[in-house]
Amino acid sequence: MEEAAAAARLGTILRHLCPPTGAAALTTFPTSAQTASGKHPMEFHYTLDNNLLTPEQRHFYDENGYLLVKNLVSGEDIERFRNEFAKICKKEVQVPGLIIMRDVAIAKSEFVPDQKAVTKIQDFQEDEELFRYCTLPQILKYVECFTGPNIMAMHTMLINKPPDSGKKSSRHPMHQDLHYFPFRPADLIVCSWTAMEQIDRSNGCLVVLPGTHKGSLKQHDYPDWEGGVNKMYHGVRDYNKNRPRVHLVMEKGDTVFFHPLLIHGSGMNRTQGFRKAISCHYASADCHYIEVKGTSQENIEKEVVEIAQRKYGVNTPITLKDTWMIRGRLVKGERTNL
Ligand SMILES: CCCC(=O)SCCNC(=O)CCNC(=O)[C@H](O)C(C)(C)COP(=O)(O)OP(=O)(O)OC[C@H]1O[C@@H](n2cnc3c(N)ncnc32)[C@H](O)[C@@H]1OP(=O)(O)O
Ligand SMILES: Nc1ncnc2c1ncn2[C@@H]1O[C@H](COP(=O)(O)OP(=O)(O)OP(=O)(O)O)[C@@H](O)[C@H]1O
Ligand SMILES: O=C(O)CCC(=O)C(=O)O
Ligand SMILES: [Fe+2]
Ligand SMILES: [Mg+2]
Repeated sequence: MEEAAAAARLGTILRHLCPPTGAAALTTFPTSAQTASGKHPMEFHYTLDNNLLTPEQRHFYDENGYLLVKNLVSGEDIERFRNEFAKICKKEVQVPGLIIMRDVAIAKSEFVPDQKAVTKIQDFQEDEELFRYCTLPQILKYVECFTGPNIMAMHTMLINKPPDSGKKSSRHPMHQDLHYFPFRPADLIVCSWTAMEQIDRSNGCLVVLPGTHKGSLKQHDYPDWEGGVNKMYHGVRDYNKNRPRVHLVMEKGDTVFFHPLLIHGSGMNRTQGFRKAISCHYASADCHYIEVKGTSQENIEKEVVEIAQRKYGVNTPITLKDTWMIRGRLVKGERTNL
């Protein structure tokens, strides 16, 4: 059983994290802690303890599948990421392996070498300046609570949500990031997503369905949107539209950590500014790759492999796994499996 295996892995990692001699020694999984009142012991299923998360934060993540941390990345760092992004858009720096995506509404229009043409960049693992985001100690300290000590940065993005063209294509449909990942267990994967400016409903904040990380991976397809949908922006085919939606209003530097099964998306950008966020998906290096043939992930494998073959100029058969093995970078501990 996947859950049992995940629990066993977390148990193993936990023992590494907290050797029995340590002050914070914990020996079993799920772990226990006292509530603030000290009365009720709580069991946690989705996080490890490295003396960073409070019992309240661990409880919140267990219940909701995300955790918002205020003011985690400094204004200076964000400024540096902005500058590097601008340089990339102006083609002042070339980054091997980088994917530059333009909004579907302008994808076929004439190219403008400016960030106004770019919706997001992906796979910046070879850009030293942007990749610094993925190695920030204060982020990794949180990440370790979800992944354990062997940490791989698997997927990197800087999202530059453009002002909506009027076609609503600036929206990101509701989805689960696990749809894109051929590795498991899901509980040892976490996304960190940092607001590079004030982000709210006006410029298209993240929208989450709390608690959906407890469900399974759903079938994803292109949504049936009249104004067009960006390449690979698959959405969950059916989800409960009556579930409460939470809009994550964030200030510059605030960071949300979320589970790869959490259903989330982002709204339209109704402002004239380009809404920026930087993110990295981390996984425990102890995760293992899975075969996605015959599963709901087969459709995304086909698209990713087609793009990768074009990008790397190969026509030999490659798999979704290959594309991730190439992109993943160790940021802490040991590269064991991934
Ligand atoms: C946790 C993970 C969550 C996610 O990753 S969600 C989103 C995943 N998104 C991605 O992986 C990014 C996918 N995008 C890409 O790979 C590239 O932008 C893409 C689509 C291959 C285009 O890149 P290039 O080939 O360099 O661009 P190009 O200007 O030469 O265009 C080639 C053909 O693609 C089309 N295109 C470009 N951007 C698009 C877009 N945003 N949506 C839909 N179609 C798009 C473009 O019109 C062109 O088509 P045609 O060949 O003229 O028919
Ligand atoms: N009609 C719809 N069908 C399916 N998904 C939608 C629909 N409208 C919005 N969404 C999705 O819900 C999320 C929020 O989008 P939306 O554009 O409605 O913004 P919002 O944050 O709800 O803002 P507001 O409600 O203030 O307009 C996005 O993931 C979006 O793709
Ligand atoms: O920044 C956003 O709008 C959300 C992006 C996202 O969820 C994704 O690319 O997987
Ligand atoms: Fe996502
Ligand atoms: Mg709405």
